[in-house]
Amino acid sequence: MASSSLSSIYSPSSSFKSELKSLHKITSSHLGSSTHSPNNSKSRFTVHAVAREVSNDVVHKLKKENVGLEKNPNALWKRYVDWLYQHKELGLYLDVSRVGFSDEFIEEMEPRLQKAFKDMQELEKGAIANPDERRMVGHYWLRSPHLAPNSFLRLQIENTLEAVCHFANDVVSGKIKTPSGSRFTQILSVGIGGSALGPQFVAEALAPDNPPLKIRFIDNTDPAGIDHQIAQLGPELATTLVIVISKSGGTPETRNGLLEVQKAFREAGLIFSKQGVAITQENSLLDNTARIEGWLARFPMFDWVGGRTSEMSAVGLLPAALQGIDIREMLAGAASMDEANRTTVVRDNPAALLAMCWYWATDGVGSKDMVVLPYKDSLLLFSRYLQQLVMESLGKEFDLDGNRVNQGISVYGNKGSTDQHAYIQQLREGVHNFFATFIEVLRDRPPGHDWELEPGVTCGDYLFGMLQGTRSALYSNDRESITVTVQEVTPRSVGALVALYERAVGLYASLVNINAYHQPGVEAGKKAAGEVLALQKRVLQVLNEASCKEPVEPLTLDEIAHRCHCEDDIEMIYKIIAHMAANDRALIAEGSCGSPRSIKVYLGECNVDELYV
Ligand SMILES: O=P(O)(O)OC[C@H]1O[C@H](O)[C@H](O)[C@@H](O)[C@@H]1O
Repeated sequence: MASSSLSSIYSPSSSFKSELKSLHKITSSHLGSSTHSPNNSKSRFTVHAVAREVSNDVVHKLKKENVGLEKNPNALWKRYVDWLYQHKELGLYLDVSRVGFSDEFIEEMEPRLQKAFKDMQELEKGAIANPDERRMVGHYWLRSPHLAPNSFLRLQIENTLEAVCHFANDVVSGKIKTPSGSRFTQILSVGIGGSALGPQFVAEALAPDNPPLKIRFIDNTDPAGIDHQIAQLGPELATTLVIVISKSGGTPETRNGLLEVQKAFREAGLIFSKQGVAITQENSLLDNTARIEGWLARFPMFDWVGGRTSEMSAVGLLPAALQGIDIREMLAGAASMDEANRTTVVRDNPAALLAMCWYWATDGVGSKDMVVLPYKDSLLLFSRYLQQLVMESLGKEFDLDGNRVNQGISVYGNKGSTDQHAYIQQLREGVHNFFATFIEVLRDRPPGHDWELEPGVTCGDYLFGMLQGTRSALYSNDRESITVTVQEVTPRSVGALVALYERAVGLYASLVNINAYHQPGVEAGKKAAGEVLALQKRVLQVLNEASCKEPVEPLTLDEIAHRCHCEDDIEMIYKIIAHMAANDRALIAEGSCGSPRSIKVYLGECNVDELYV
């Protein structure tokens, strides 16, 4: 769609072009030598680091050359028309005209995007695209089972979808009832991360005003938050279907949520297993628990579907179907978008356009944040959903060659025009550390429901005007933006949006040479949490031993740390004791003597905390 006149607007001076070519030569020569010197890891590391610097340098140079963004209205209109991506069947448009990439950049990125397309083709054929966990990556097969690499996987996908639809229909129709013979009226989803964010986004986006079952979420191990959800259910706990979602089946927060809910069921005189559903990998701890306890239903998750890309698996489909959302439409929208993203013509590939824009805007190193601004209340949680999809996929310390790259793109945002009254001031005039992504929804209200709140103007016109005004105001101050437009928020358009961003993340990961499908950093946090709890047990033991002495033996923090053999953890020991004291915890363990006794814990010379033991 670009014409030669466009390249004249963006073509840098000829001297820069020759410089670009020499930079390119340096990159390719380095890359060439590095691939043939596997043993010489240091030089390989250095070479790659240099190559990455050089390629980023190319982006910087192109940007330096490309001072300021195009402001001529005619040229901008031409750029808009030339670059507008339209998926007619989905009614989805992608406008990248307000991102200032140049023709040279496009040229520079073409071979890299072609490689990304090849990586994606191999991934969809069943390659081990998650090398660190030696797994396939199969979320695209969930909406196109015929693409699965073998009939076993295809049948697993098809059978699970059938089982989800069948079960949801039986619950909604009342064929499956609660133990007391009533219909189920509520869903309580217990899960975290990818086992919550997709279902939460879709519920907010698509749940009807009066769904057959209303959903609420426990997505944290916060006792007060859990109490709040259970209190809000009240007597409706008796007609609540509890869906416990955990791919691994062992996530502590989810396990705690389950135990807390089961306690609430016991206290209400209800039988949890008759109202419990598990969605997890077969033979996981959760799956075996549900099987042994005879829960109402169990649905499988597959190791080749990541948590953050599981919305089109039972994780997202079952909660959505129970709310009366057309999940086959959601799958169809995703499949259509997937098909559109299989072209190797960059300009016709919306996911590739997004990935290319992200690379330009963030220099391929995450130098700017992605601000996500849906101008539609129902898409409020899209940015939270994208935070995990983008940041847990791209936020990686090492690339596939072992180079330390600390990659990623930070994502934040809520909705417009609301956010214009919060932080748009900084976006417009403050630190220039972001690019915006507007999500535009053309249909303001269902047909026949609109009215003019002033002559010729509706409420939706204001929303439209605010989006366009913000886009213009940012651009006039050289703030770049992307706009994704859908006709309305439907299962099909939501499925398409999910698929668009899943694919863009995958392509971008290829561009920056990282594994988008594992999450090693999360394990570190989980391990550290386990160590805190283990230390807490040791502190308890020491305090209880001291409390059994006559008279009670006062202890200093140093002594406690010494007796725990953890002198280096004195600060954590203080925090553990302070947290327990704040919760009036009688620090009692097995073998303690008599009723709770107070013990003085000296926090240094001057402070004294009275603790109950
Ligand atoms: O679904 P689960 O196995 O319980 O995992 C829930 C979440 O745990 C971790 O935070 C992972 O990094 C996420 O990708 C995952 O979605």
